[in-house]
Formats: sequence, C-alpha cells, structure tokens
Amino acid sequence: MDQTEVIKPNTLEELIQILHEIFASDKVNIEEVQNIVESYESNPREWMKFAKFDQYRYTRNLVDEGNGKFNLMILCWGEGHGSSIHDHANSHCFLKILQGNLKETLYEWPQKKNNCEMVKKAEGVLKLNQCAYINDSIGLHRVENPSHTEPAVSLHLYSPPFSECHTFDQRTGHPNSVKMTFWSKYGDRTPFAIAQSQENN
Ligand SMILES: N[C@@H](CS(=O)O)C(=O)O
Ligand SMILES: [Fe+2]
Repeated sequence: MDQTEVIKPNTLEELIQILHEIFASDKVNIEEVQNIVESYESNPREWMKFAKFDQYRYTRNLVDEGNGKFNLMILCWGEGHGSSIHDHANSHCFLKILQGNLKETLYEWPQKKNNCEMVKKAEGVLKLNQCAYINDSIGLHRVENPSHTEPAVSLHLYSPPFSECHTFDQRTGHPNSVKMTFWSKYGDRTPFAIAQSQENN
C-alpha cells in the first residue's frame, strides 16, 4: 500500500486491529501511527465501557495489551484533574483526545545537580480527535484537563509497554520513581489492593 495513504479505521475495534498489524513489525513509523490514530473518529458508544472515572484523580483503564508490543488504554480526566510532570520510560507515547480537551505542557529534562525550577518548552491544547506524540528524547510533559465543567477522555498507546516511570518536582527537578497501575482492565474495575498504588498525579 502507498505509504502516504492513511487507512481510516471505522471503529475502535478496527483501529486496534490495524495497530496489531503495525506493531507486529519491529520498525514503527511514528507519523503513520499518529495519522491512523488521528483518523479514527471518536465514537463514545465504542469506548464507554472502558471510561471509568474517579472523583479525585485521573484514571488509567486498560483496553488492549497489543500482543505484548504495546499497551492501549483510556484515561479519564475529571474537571481540573492533571498528571505530574513525567517521563515515558523510553517508550513511544501516542495520546489522542476522545472527548473534551487536554492541555499539554512540555518541559526540558532537569540538569542532574541543579536544584531549580524546571524549564517549560511549550504548551498547547489538544482538541477532539487530535493525536499528539512524545518520547523521552523530545522531553517531559504534564497533561491536564483545563475545564472546570467538562470531563475529558483520552486514548494512549505506549510501546513497548511500561508500568513504571519518573515524576519530577517542578520547583527542583527532583525525580521520583512511580509504579503505574490500572483502575480497570477490559472494562472491569481492578481490585482495590492493586489499584491503590497509582501515583502519577
Ligand atoms: N503518561 C501518563 C498520561 S499522560 O499524562 O500522558 C500515564 O500514562 O499515566
Ligand atoms: Fe504522559
């Protein structure tokens, strides 16, 4: 197939199928993945069963384990919820908006021995169906739902999958290792004992 032609998935299920095919090969074309993810038009009926909110912080809901090649998940952001500044454990990170808007702020990696305010590189608001991309060589980010009236929902693909990352103190640049867990898996709420260690906010 022509490289420049974008395959348009008609459903979330079709998107997942295409992602399986793409990630089965060892080379990932970032732009191709971004275009395909972006061309899926969010249909709440297709992802509703994964979208489980918490009152206090954003939730991570596993949708698909991508044959071990990637993790696909839906994140649910209540009004004003946000992440800490964090890295992505040397993985690719694709982030698509399924509902509402998210504000993304990019930061530079802190200098190891300095104890100073982290440097902001860019910020922007991601809109419905947009797909952003980040990895550790681009920098760090913080993601927030800027709305105080509307929830937001996003679809994230991480490849290779990871369950630990670093968060950074904006004032000092000091890193902390955190374990990331799922609020639900395949539409089922994860038991409390496992879910409680989610710390990335
Ligand atoms: N990378 C974050 C979400 S985000 O703020 O991009 C996570 O997986 O929890
Ligand atoms: Fe992130």
